[in-house]
Amino acid sequence: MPSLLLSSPSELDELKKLTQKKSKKEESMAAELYQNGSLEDEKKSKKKKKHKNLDAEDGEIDDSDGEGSEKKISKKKRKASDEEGSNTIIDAAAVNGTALKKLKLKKKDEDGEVIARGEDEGAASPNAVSKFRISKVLREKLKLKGIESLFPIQAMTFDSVLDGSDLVGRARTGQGKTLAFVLPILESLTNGKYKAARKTGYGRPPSVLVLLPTRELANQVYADFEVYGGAVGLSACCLYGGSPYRAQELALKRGIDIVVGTPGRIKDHIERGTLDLKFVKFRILDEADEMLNMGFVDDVELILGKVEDVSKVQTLLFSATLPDWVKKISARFLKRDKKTADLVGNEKLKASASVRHLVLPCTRQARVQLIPDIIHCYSRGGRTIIFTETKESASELAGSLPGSRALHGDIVQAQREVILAGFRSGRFLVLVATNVAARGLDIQDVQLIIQCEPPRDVEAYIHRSGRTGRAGNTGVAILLYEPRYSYSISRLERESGVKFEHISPPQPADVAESAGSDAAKAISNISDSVIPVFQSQAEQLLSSSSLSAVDLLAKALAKAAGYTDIKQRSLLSSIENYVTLLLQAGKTIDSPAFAFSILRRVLPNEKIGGVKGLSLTADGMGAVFDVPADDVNAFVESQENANMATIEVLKSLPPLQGNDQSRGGDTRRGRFGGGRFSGGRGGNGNSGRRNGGLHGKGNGGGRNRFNKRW
Ligand SMILES: Nc1ncnc2c1ncn2[C@@H]1O[C@H](COP(=O)(O)OP(=O)(O)OP(=O)(O)O)[C@@H](O)[C@H]1O
Repeated sequence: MPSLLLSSPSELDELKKLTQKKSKKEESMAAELYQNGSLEDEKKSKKKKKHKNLDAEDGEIDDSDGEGSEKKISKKKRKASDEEGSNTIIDAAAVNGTALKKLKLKKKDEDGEVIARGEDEGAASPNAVSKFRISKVLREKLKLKGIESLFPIQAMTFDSVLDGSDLVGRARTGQGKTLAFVLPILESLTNGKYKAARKTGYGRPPSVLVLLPTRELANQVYADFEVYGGAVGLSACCLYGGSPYRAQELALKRGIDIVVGTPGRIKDHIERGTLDLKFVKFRILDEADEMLNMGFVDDVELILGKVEDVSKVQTLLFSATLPDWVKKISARFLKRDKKTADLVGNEKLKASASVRHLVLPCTRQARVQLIPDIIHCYSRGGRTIIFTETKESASELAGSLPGSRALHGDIVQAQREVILAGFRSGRFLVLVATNVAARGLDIQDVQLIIQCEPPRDVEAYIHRSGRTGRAGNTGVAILLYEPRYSYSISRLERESGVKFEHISPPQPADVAESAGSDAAKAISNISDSVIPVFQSQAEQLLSSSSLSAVDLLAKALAKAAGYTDIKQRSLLSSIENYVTLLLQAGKTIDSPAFAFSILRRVLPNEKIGGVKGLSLTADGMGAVFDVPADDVNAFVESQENANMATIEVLKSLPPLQGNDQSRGGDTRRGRFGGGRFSGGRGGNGNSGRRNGGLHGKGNGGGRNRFNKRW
């Protein structure tokens, strides 16, 4: 059971409604004073908290205890708990225990108690930052970043983490899981439970350890700790491979509060004796499923085991994907009374709900021509990330897409950082990456994700597509697939709960529409000062050309948009200079052989030889196939000699037999096989290749296995 079923982009609103309902019901609860951001009453309120029980509508949440004590849970919740130890599931209705009290406090204090100016409007929201035990300095930092309310996963987990629980948190991509651990950890260290116990002074060992799977993500999370931790006087450092040891060692020697990093380098520091994890109070596995994957789990286990007393450490696991095997393996690191906040749960849709998920047939050979047009039509002028399966194809593709850069594991670290910084700053708008960029990266204005082939596991799909549509924004994710491997789309659809929209490749009209309007805008923005300089050339062009002024302007727009020629494109494979035709015979066409026999009656053999990818329509009344653009007229005109048969150019693809994704599984693997799409050589190698992964649960392998590929 998910603790909260939220799937629409308006998840926040949903949560608000729920918590508002609760506010009324629980208005009479004892107020917990928490004034003006200080936690001076923390101890007192903790005592009161010991008696706090929130009666949730669908279950009783006992939020009363700190570490180790038993939880009271309803039968329903108990059943779920029993499967994984005495685990408490945090319910949406339990969100904001503190917030509710703060609301009450606000009423009491209307006559003069200090409430920071500007927080009043925010206070209208049940998840307003001001309603949580977040100190003033952090509230101000958050406000500077435009954050006035907590997102659902943050609101649901804040009290539990601050009050000392181990926790597993899952929310879809882009929903703020990073701050869900950053904020309560900082409060806990500076105002809460660990304030007195944490080490301070020169040479202090870290109190917080955050493990992440990639260097880029480690840097990003480190940046958050630097900003927010810096505000409350805590220092952070980032330890990852590919960068010099010296600066890292110096930072550790001086003493540090928060260590963020990747397992390999952290293990190195432990072995060199430069990192002491004995006194860690918080251990966090971000992208927990990846961290517990085969490639990392041994290192992770070794690193987490370096704490002196596990009973005194809080362990937090977060990810947008938590397959069942993770729950089992993570039990090794979590206390039995851990809490779980799962905003995905058993909901069908596991991927981001604010992303449009599209699929498009495209042979490998057609990619390079197709991708620029996809970007024109779908990126809305924002950033695009293209995912390839291998480092080689990332470099190759970036080499053929002007204005793009590649990011993968073979690029030296310093260069990787320059590339990512350039993409973040908008110096270039297209990044071609391997899975190094699949998880966690939060980059503004990424409007479009293109995946060059179906990833080997559903988690990769969820994380890659989740690089767009973040923090309440929308985005588009387009998955390209070899026509002959359409069955892998069905698998992803089933496992991710996404209902893919099947689209046709952008055609000249689509390209003209988007590229042309961009070019028109660009032209309108050009200063009038250019007119006198170019006027005589323009007049000369107009007088010497047989074209009208509008036609010439159209050509100028095309040139400005980077087009000198627009080719037609197959709807079946996206190959350029192929056109997709529909043959109908006024009766059922029940086999490709029958379709070919009709064509043979009216066309010479050399034309028939050019037919590719012949497929029957789902209604059984037609056959679609590609022919070279130069042969289109011959095919269309041939129908004059064909008794009852018609041949027409298709604008969009009708449903095809065996291609119904919703039914799951393409039974006609051979349809595009037999070399019909000779250009589709090599394919994606994904044919039916379930990853089998570690732990036998399709987790997508791990660093050891895939490091070479990324
Ligand atoms: N309460 C908030 N209000 C507004 N924006 C927020 C809030 N919390 C986080 N954000 C922003 O939301 C974006 C996504 O956050 P974050 O990267 O933590 O998501 P995530 O859930 O960890 O995603 P992923 O699963 O992809 O790692 C960030 O830009 C972050 O600054």
